[in-house]
Amino acid sequence: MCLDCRYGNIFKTHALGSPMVISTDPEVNRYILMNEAKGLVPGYPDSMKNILGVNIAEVHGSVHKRIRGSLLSLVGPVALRDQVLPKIDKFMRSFLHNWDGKTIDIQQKSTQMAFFVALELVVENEPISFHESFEALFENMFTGTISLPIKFPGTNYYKGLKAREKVDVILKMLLAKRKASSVTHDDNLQQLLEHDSNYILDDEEIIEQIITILYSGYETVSTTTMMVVKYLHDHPKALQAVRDEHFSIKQNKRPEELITWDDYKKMTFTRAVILETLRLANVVNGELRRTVNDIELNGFIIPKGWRVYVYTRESNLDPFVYPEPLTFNPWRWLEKGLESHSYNMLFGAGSRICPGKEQGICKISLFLHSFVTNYRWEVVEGNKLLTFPRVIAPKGLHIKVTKY
Ligand code: HEM
Repeated sequence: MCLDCRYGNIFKTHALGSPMVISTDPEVNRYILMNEAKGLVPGYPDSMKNILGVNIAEVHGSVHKRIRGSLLSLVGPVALRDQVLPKIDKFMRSFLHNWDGKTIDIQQKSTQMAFFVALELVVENEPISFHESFEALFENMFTGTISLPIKFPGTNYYKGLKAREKVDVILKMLLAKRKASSVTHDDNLQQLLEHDSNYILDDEEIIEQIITILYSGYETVSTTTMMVVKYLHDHPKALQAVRDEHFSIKQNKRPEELITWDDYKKMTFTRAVILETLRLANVVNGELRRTVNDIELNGFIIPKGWRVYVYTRESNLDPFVYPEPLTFNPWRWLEKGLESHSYNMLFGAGSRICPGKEQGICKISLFLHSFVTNYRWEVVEGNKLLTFPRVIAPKGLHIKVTKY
């Protein structure tokens, strides 16, 4: 990457087809995320835009408010508390029920978990064949969004565009089936189709919402789950503390009794482990914005049409906020105020702050509830793990699972 000028923690370069300013300064980063109204709108790459369509990142102002409001009513904390949480627990119990004695690739399992649980919440009770064919298409779509936008048969981008066309066909058929039926469902699609809901969306917007939900909670939840499993394996004291927390919740319940909101709220150390994992193994290195008019930032003018990369990875390792920043220390998050510290932008900030934060943390927590109370595990030798620029185990992360 060519850096042709540099002012402290702000650099200028050229990337994704336009001049780009990169900021690693937490104050400036927060300012950018808090000030979309000044003309700093999301500026994600063309491959993402072209495959995902007119999704939430592509709308601003009042349209963004309406689309975000609708999303929050589906994936936000109130829906989680009142409707979604027991469904997640039910899913995790069944997903994890027969792992005893197996060597599994936890990267692959976490990916399936994140996708299937999200799909079940969006459209319940569809046959397994539907889930599997949708999963394959979705994987192509996802890979296309993080590829160079070269539209040529055989490229990942091309496959992503084709997969998106097929996903559209499937979702349109599903919508037509639901509209023609009098059976009601307890899922996101039913809520999106209800005309007495606060947010009336047309069919195109409903399809975008479904894709947004599936896409946003995919790599974020799956990779974090994989990394939590890895960190807990490597830190037995933390694993013991997580186990104690989950057994103390479990011992007060009958085996078939599902986790409640109150139980989930007691999982404070588990939450700390998830936040510490996100801090050290960043699934999201930062946010991309583009200027829709000239903007003054830290005394400099950024012209209209430039991109701005809010690079938050560095502030996650700030030794003043996180002493011994490279050490995995979940206990630090039990300190009051750290989660709400202004330098903590693990879930973004401002009007785009992640609406699925609580749902994402809950999915990982309930996965762990079933996992640590039923199994112990050993990481098989020889797995390679990369944490930059993406968190990925290129050949999988294999673990040997036995009954606890
Ligand atoms: C560990 C889990 C997760 C992490 C680390 C995470 C992180 C983030 C971050 C950093 C942003 C800000 C993006 C920006 O400002 O451009 C964001 C936005 C978003 N997230 Fe999440 N996320 C997670 C889980 C989820 C889940 C489970 C869902 C949905 C069920 C979700 C839905 C969204 C949506 C729709 C946005 C866009 C909001 C907007 O533009 O108004 N996320 N997330």
